[in-house]
Amino acid sequence: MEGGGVDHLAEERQKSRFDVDEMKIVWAGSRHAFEVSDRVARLVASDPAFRKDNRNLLSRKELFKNTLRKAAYAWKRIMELRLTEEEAAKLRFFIDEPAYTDLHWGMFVPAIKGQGTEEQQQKWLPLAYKMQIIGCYAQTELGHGSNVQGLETTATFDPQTDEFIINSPTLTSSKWWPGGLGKVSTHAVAYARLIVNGQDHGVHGFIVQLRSLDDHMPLPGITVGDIGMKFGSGAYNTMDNGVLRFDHVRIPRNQMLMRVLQVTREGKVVQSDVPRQLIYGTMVYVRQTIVSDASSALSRAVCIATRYSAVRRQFGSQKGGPETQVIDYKTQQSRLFPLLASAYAFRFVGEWLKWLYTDVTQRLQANDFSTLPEAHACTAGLKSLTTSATADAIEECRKLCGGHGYLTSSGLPELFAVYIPACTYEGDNTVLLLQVARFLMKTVSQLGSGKQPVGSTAYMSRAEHLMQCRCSAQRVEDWLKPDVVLEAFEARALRMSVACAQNLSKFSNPEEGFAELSADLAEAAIAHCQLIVVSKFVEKLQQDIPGQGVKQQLQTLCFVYSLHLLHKHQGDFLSTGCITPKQASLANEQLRSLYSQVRPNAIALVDAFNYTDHYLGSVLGRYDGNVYPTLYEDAWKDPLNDSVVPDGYHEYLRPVLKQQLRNARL
Ligand SMILES: CCCCCCCC/C=C\CCCCCCCCCCCCC/C=C/C(=O)SCCNC(=O)CCNC(=O)[C@H](O)C(C)(C)COP(=O)(O)OP(=O)(O)OC[C@H]1O[C@@H](n2cnc3c(N)ncnc32)[C@H](O)[C@@H]1OP(=O)(O)O
Ligand SMILES: Cc1cc2nc3c(=O)[nH]c(=O)nc-3n(C[C@H](O)[C@H](O)[C@H](O)COP(=O)(O)OP(=O)(O)OC[C@H]3O[C@@H](n4cnc5c(N)ncnc54)[C@H](O)[C@@H]3O)c2cc1C
Repeated sequence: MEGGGVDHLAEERQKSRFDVDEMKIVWAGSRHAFEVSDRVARLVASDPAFRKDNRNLLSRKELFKNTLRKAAYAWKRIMELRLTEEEAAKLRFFIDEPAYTDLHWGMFVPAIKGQGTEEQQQKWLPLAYKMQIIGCYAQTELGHGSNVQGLETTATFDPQTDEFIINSPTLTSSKWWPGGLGKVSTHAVAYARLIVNGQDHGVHGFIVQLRSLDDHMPLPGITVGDIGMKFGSGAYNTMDNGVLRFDHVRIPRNQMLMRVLQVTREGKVVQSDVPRQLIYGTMVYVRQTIVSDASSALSRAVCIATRYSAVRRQFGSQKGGPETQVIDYKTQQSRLFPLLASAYAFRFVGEWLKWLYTDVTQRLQANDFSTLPEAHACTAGLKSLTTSATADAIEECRKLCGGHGYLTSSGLPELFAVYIPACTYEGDNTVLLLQVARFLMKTVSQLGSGKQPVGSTAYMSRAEHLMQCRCSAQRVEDWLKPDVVLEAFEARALRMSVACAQNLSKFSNPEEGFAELSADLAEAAIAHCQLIVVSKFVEKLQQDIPGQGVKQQLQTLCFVYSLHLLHKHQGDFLSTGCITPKQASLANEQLRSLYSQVRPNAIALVDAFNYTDHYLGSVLGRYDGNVYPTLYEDAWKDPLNDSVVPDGYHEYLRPVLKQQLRNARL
């Protein structure tokens, strides 16, 4: 999408055998989504106010103030241009800077929408939509994050005044981590144990005002601040993750979010027919968005590594001719192309998850809660799988770029630093896999009871077949049959779950058994989630996909994704008897051949992401491939090169050098 100078990758682009413009639409999700994305990307790239190449050089204070400026300017542009919600979300995406607005729009607003009554929504949402109040999601505490039921903050009902008293009874009950809390938020949805008449009713959400709307000072009883620098310079330090303590702060009774549970004026606690788990609903929503974000972060790293791999040459010059492009090394392909395929795979599973989430939301509105466990398991499992894979992949892309990948100007170090907390926030990835495992064990235990597994576990209804089937692949080409691949993944996932269930049944105390077998259970959960991704990719290919060669490229990527996983986890497939060593070897042979098919299309496949150079923020990933002159010029811009002789020479370097000289003379 960039124009201008010499295109060093032009030859590569000519090699491709498919319609890149059509692929761009598939990647974006629809023509409309592509047009919005393309337009907003250009808007951001062309506006100097959204410059981001100086982030690593700013102090924390400057960095944070700069983010406040960008957020205010972005909000002004949203108003001036009357951007739709979709366009505003894209604007945020391309500005590419974590900010308090993420938590306001991504968690505070959804928490009120999901857990507030109609009346509460009518009161708070208009204020939040106009950003007349700014909110955060204050759940995690110093002492507890994963164990939400272990939170210590209390909300005690005072029937005299019709208020809740919010209190932090211990140091470990201090809220710790909420984004936007440290310096910005005027309000929080704070999670606290509901105490009525001395009885503890578990954790619920409360809207609490933190700061004055006049002068931004903390209100009486509130202690609030930033928790300090995080991993890397720049990166997530644009966010004011905060600490918060309540000293008997009083809020009106109607500021408890009461969709799930109500406390009446008389102090009666009334449970509605909405399940308690809806209190966790905001997390389900955000986990779903995190899966789509994974494909964005991964595709960005892959775009950089692929373009640079085509530019970079090393060894292999014949008769003084050019050296080999590193992308032509089979080892480079076997490390890079599965990541390229994963980016597409995560894109499609993200699309499906969005559909699943929309479906469950509509059902919840109609008081149908039947698909909530499925939505929880899918969002938790896929969030865990895709963020772990993406974090590893960004680091792999750095290595694929050799030494230059370690330069900040490659864009990869900052991407890594910003991305990796996704493995922890919205649920530690291991903790989430164990949630999936619980769901799987429940489903397996119900097999044979007449209750048919549905949704993502529907394959378990064919348990009898899947437990004993033998893979039919006899030739290399058989591994290009979707049914053969799918059945291998289904059989592996089911057999791993059933083995866990059988081992669990040997324990008299199921919780003890679950703890003892948790490492195996997490692996079974991974196998199940990988099956979901593979099956959604296969389903995508059953759709009508226009554009010359587009579907064929996606087919190739689908098999690269699946067979790469099969190769990587062949221990699982072999030990469960799903495939034989010979079949594993045939699959690997097919994979090698697929890499050769990806090779000529690799640059076009990353062009299809349609990223601007501004968004990529990488000298190595430039659209025009003009890497070396830019690296060279950029180096001279570093503040260390402002002077030829460095500051400190006279104090610290010269005396050492002179000392050495004296010693040498001795
Ligand atoms: C400068 C630029 C500016 C630009 C400005 C532009 C303007 C902006 C315009 C638009 C912008 C839009 C921007 C939007 C961006 C959106 C992005 C959002 C970014 C987010 C950033 C992330 C920040 C991070 C936030 C957080 O981390 S919040 C805290 C998250 N915490 C957790 O995830 C905790 C993990 N722990 C748990 O979830 C649970 O406690 C548990 C582990 C599940 C255990 O629960 P517990 O009840 O103790 O246990 P169980 O007994 O196991 O479960 C009981 C039961 O419940 C079921 N269950 C559990 N969880 C759920 C659930 N979530 N849903 C449904 N059901 C659930 C479980 O299965 C059990 O069921 P059964 O009893 O049937 O078995
Ligand atoms: C950048 C960032 C932003 C955040 N933003 C917010 C926010 O806006 N609002 C908010 O409320 N919170 C926020 N958080 C907090 C975040 O949600 C928690 O850190 C996260 O849920 C993990 O919880 P924890 O820190 O208690 O980890 P722990 O649970 O203490 O994890 C430590 C280790 O113990 C393991 N472990 C824990 N329990 C089990 C178990 N049952 N079985 C096996 N292993 C286990 C984990 O796998 C991990 O290896 C943020 C965190 C980060 C890093």
